Amino acid sequence: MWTLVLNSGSSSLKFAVLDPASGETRLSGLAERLGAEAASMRLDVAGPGEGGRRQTHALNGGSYAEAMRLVLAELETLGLRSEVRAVGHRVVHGGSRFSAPATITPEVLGAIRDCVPLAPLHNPANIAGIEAAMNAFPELPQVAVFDTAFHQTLPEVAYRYAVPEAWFTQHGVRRYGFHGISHSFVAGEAARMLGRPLSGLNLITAHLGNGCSVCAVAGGRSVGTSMGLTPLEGLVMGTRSGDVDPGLHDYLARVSGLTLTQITAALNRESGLLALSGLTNDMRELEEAAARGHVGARLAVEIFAYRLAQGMASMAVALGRVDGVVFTGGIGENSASVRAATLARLPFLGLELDVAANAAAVHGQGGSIGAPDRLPALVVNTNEEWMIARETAGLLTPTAQ
Ligand SMILES: Nc1ncnc2c1ncn2[C@@H]1O[C@H](COP(=O)(O)OP(=O)(O)O)[C@@H](O)[C@H]1O
Ligand SMILES: CC(=O)OP(=O)(O)O
Ligand SMILES: [Mg+2]
Repeated sequence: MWTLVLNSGSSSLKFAVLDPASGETRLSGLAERLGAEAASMRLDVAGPGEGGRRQTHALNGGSYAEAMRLVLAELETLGLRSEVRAVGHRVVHGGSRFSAPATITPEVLGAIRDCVPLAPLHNPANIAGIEAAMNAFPELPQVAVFDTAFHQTLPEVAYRYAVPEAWFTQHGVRRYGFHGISHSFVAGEAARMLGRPLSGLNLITAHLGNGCSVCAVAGGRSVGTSMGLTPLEGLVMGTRSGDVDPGLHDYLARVSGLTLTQITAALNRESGLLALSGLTNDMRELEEAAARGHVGARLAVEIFAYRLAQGMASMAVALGRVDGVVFTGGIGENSASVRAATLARLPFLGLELDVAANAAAVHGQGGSIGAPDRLPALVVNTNEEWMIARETAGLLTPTAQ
């Protein structure tokens, strides 16, 4: 059975058609700059052996509907249209309501819409992807797989903020946590790599993409994480600030005249690596600029690693005992220098880098990067699409899993 998976970001759409059981992927791709004139789409069609092909299309008008039309056309060309049995969607915020995937009904879509104020960069894009897929595939079941669901196991000590109780009871002000699809996937992969059952492992996982978060995974369950009410809390990210003083909004509004909305938008879109470097939010470009001596790029990478090490150390508090650490996401899987700078700050956790192994763990080459006889440090390639396909299949045919 083939499953179509959609992972919509604020201006991009990743998709894949894959087999939930094996992870075999027939078609995958990325539509970028959606909503802009320059929108484009890359399609990778798997072939036997090395015989795949890649195509790039301009996306006239750049809408989700147009992107979906091209996916549909490619499925027809491949003769796969009638073999796709379900569509699985990554949904970033599901509030407290969802601790498991859900078949999308008008009521579930309403609940996803209710969470828009909590994830203004993400949930509107997820909804656009769902609506486009429902129009393109009206006969197929559509399933929402939530980034927040994995963190519904957080203990109260980890999810409550020290704020007036009514904010929690009436307005849902608590830590939800995100990137759960990725954190749970890489924890499972890490257990396999270590040759130990996940149920007995305490892991710190670091998902470092455009958004970044760390998670404390005890026996396969989330017991701590750095993101909170929204995906803005915690680590330094591409364009997001991560933690700032909660007094910042009031202070800045008074001295600068900016509105709360403007300040929040700047913390989401004009901060993080982009602000610290004065150059770009792209870690690959920052590494190159830092190597050329660019002062801002060096500072951005240094602060990124410092805050990441702090975040990982705080997850050790949630776990009590740590059996290993895991790096994933575009930065975690590829940036040897970020991993080295981070682990250099964590010798007290028993971490020490194997320099050659670390240098080799790039371009999708996951593996162990820790020195022998020290705490295991792993690079694991995440596969959110496969996890979403597995969860979708598990909901629709529970006995098959
Ligand atoms: N070879 C590389 N070296 C360093 N950073 C990289 C490399 N490849 C990708 N990255 C970084 O990974 C980040 C994007 O991660 P990714 O997981 O693809 O993002 P998203 O959250 O959009 O899925 C960017 O900062 C990018 O520069
Ligand atoms: C929740 C989140 O931050 O997602 P992303 O990293 O895809 O922006
Ligand atoms: Mg991502």
